[in-house]
Amino acid sequence: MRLGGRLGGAIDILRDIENRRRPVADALKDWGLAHRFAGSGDRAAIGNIVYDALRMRLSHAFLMDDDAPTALAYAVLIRQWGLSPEALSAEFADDRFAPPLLTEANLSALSSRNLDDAPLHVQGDIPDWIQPSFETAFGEDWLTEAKALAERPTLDLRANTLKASREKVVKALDRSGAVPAPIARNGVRIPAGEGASRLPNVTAELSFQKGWFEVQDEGSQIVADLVHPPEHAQVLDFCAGGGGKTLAMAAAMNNKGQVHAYDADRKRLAPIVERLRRAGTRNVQVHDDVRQLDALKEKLDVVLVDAPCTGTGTWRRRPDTKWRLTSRNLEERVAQQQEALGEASAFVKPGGSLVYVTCSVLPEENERQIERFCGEHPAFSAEAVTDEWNTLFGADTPRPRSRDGRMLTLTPASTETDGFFFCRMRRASAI
Ligand SMILES: C[S@@+](CC[C@H](N)C(=O)[O-])C[C@H]1O[C@@H](n2cnc3c(N)ncnc32)[C@H](O)[C@@H]1O
Repeated sequence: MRLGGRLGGAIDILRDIENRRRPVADALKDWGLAHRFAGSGDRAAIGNIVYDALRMRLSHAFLMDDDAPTALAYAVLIRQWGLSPEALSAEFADDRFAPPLLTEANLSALSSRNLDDAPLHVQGDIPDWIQPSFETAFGEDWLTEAKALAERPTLDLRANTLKASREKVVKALDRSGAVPAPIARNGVRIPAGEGASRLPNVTAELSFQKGWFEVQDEGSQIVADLVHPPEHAQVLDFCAGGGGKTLAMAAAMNNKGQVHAYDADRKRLAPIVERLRRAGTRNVQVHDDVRQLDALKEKLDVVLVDAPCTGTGTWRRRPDTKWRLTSRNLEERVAQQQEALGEASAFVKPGGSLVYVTCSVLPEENERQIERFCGEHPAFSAEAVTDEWNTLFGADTPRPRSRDGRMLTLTPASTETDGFFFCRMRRASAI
């Protein structure tokens, strides 16, 4: 396909997402099924246009004075891919699959408008109602943080040290441009690429089938690493989901001790079994019924609550969720987080620790939850993790955001990762 056909395909998909309010991955998949002639390069280019358009939807619409899918998709090629309107007109002149050219109104807006004149939430490409939360979270840096959440993400992997070293994984994937990740000890990073460039399908690699690595954002690896249970510890991953952090902790414990993986949703938990097998993990017990945990009450050294959240920290990867999020969703997640924290805390032994993690950057889901939980449970108090950070990652690595060294927020702007929150609370020892 030529660029015109790819742009047309991206516009159709953006329209589908807008009209039917459906997840971007579903819309892309359906388009692929209905256009089987499109090659993998075409699909990658179309996917890039769609994702880039959604990441910067508000600023594109402002500069085009138009929020229709055609204007957004053109804005990607002009603002993000560096093509000029004139070059696009010339390219599309003899391409019968190309979409209509930009209107005079679009062209005139593009040449006369300046993003500095736009409202701040438009400059940062975030929903207006969420701006106050960003201001609270990041102070005067909030716009920089919001803009970084609208960039393309890297593809991050975690070398599974039960089967391969990071060096071995980097070597196996050197054709893909893999390099050691900047912070996480076992992280491997494949750069985001520009324009139509396609990220490699790493899960098709033999080294993946052999269990040498997992696909996991570096931020997720860092927070799993910061849990840092001693090798022989008894750990509960209370919101284990598909097991991303369970696998990382189990490998860090060198297949020793015991990680109990539980999730209230059996369907989310199901993939963990195959992932544990591929990774060669032998220190994990999977529980799909909360009653199976009864015997563990007040017994565990470490309990991790990787809580359900709005996912604002993952907006680079799932930009469609940025525009679907409502204040009601946020309230629902906050209530679920309180419930999960309360339930999980019952398993922490005196002197043990309760670790709270989200992939959100909003204070309502992070600092406020810790303050509230510790207020209601005076036996628990947040601990500083600065020394642990230095020991694990070195003192000269990029720093997460933190006001007190106890509650950490990783962000694309500060640590070049997805947004993640981490806090460890220690339960007082019995007297
Ligand atoms: C952020 S996801 C977990 C991701 C996973 N830890 C990983 O690293 O791949 C949050 C999970 O919490 C689960 N969950 C929500 N409320 C829960 C509760 N009260 N008890 C246990 N699990 C819960 C959800 O089903 C969801 O799978």
